[in-house]
Amino acid sequence: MSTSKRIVLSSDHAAIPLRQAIATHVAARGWEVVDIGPVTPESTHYPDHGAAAARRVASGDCGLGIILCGTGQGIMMAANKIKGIRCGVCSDAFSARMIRQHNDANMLSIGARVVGEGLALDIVDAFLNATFEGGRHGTRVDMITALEG
Ligand SMILES: O=C[C@H](O)[C@H](O)[C@H](O)COP(=O)(O)O
Repeated sequence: MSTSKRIVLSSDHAAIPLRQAIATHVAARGWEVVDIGPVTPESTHYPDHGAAAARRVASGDCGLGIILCGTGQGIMMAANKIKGIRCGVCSDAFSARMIRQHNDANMLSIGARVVGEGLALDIVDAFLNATFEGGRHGTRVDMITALEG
């Protein structure tokens, strides 16, 4: 399977059951899931998990990534520190679609203490089913990349 159809999943302790539900859901849709944990519920640190997942995407090992923490915010901030990563937090399907269509996001972040499983799976589907539109949006994404230095 090509790396573009491989997706990395990670979370902190606040989102393990939802991450596992997303893993099952995504695998059923034909994606090769690379779930890098954690598996046990001890308190952990979201920057480690966000960066680890982001490095899988930035290196090209995985085409996309989905990360989760309590709000989705902290782990998103960590992931976006890795060069080449464009990650947005989404609590609705419209935003999840748009971060791919307009922003060419390569990672999605979800807050497990914010959205329930049903909505989270809709958000995931919207993200995975959308494609980048390019054109004027490409110009703007290139401008984001230029800010990385
Ligand atoms: O942005 C941070 C995340 O929401 C974390 O999941 C959260 O801060 C963890 O909180 P706690 O250690 O109280 O479970």
